[in-house]
Amino acid sequence: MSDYKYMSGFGSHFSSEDPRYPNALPKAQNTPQKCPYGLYAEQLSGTAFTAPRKENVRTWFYRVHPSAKHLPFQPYMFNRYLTHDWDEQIPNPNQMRWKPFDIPTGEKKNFVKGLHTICGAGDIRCRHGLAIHVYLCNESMENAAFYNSDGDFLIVPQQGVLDITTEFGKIKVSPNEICVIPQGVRFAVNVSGPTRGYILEVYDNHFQLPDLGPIGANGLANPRDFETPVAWFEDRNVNGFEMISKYQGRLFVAKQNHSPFDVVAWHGNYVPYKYNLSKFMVINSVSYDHCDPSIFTVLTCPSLRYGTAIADFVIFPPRWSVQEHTFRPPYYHRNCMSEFMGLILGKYEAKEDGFMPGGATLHSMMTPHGPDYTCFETASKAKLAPERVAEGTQAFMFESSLSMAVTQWGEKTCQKLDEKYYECWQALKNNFKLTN
Ligand SMILES: O=C(O)Cc1cc(O)ccc1O
Ligand SMILES: [Fe+2]
Repeated sequence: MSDYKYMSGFGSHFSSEDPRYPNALPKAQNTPQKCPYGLYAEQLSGTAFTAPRKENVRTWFYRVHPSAKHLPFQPYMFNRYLTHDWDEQIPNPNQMRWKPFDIPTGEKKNFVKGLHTICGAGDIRCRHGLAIHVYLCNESMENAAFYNSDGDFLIVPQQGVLDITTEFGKIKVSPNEICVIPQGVRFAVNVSGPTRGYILEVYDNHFQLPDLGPIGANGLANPRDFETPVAWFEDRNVNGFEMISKYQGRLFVAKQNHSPFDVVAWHGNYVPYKYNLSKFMVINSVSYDHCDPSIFTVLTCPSLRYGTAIADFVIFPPRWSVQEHTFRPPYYHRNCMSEFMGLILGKYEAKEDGFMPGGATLHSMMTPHGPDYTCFETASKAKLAPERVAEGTQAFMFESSLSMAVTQWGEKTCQKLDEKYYECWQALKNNFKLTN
């Protein structure tokens, strides 16, 4: 359990002061001539100044140094596998499955050095698209911080706890929890041991809770279960603190002589947050048939096309399965969306073999997929009774309306692509009978 304190809510307007410095937030205005305790006021905008009020997000920081105090950015040369070049490989429409990605053992790598892009689509400069990365690391970031100028990160830890210091305060995120670090927010990741997880990066928009329609006012991921850190700061001079920025898909580093985690107080509605996936209120069919997996949407990044996401973050949580006269596992299908899946814990119901925690699958646009032979045979003969499914497991999907390309690292360099994946469907029999 985490020892850090959080504030509960999603989309709320929060105010927080480091308790060591009461009244650090200016009263009744944002930019007083002199801020309390001699702090600097700085705004972080997450939407255009002119965005409609219901979407408008920004935060006011009251900090020891303004962020502008740094030396010029230079290219950062310590990561070869973070990319937004979607033309590295020729397109590959095959069903793809990756064995668990290797966490470095001998070599020391921190979160930033350990970022590897698997697939993505879109144009980073036009702020349209997404990228899917894995982080594979074993070392904390020392006197270094990172921010993404290109979009938001939704981070899904699979192995190892992420102890994240942000400008807003500290967040601890364990496997089966997720966190969102919005565009521009500076953070540093501490780890203890081998650490692995997945990242969904979106360029277009911030993540939102899905509309609930006839479900009503409650359910799925409830707003009160999202947690935002409380203000924490350090006033620390550091010779050569590294501020690393992902900007237009490339990494740059600027040196500065102070810790950027020097925000004594802040207020606003543009914030990082975490969410424990075990709090998801699962809604599903209690009569017959298999619901589409959108019923398990935790967060969505909408596109301009109504109801169609740049990316949805969907989970497959432990639940009761009760449908009558129904083939209960996922159906066979072809989708006009791309489906990237990862596994945090246990096994995934449609494929008990081969898809392992820390691995992944990609079923691209219109690529047919569904239950493997064993799953089909078992589930079509099973005696149907109320049953717990997915107990002790957690699979998830990043589902996108964009057609994603796999990177060279994803298809070749990582050497984790399972060439035999297609075999899991080959034993499916012709069960056709002339009479029923
Ligand atoms: O392909 C998958 O395993 C994900 C998925 C799950 C489900 O229950 C229905 C459709 C679907 O794409
Ligand atoms: Fe699917």
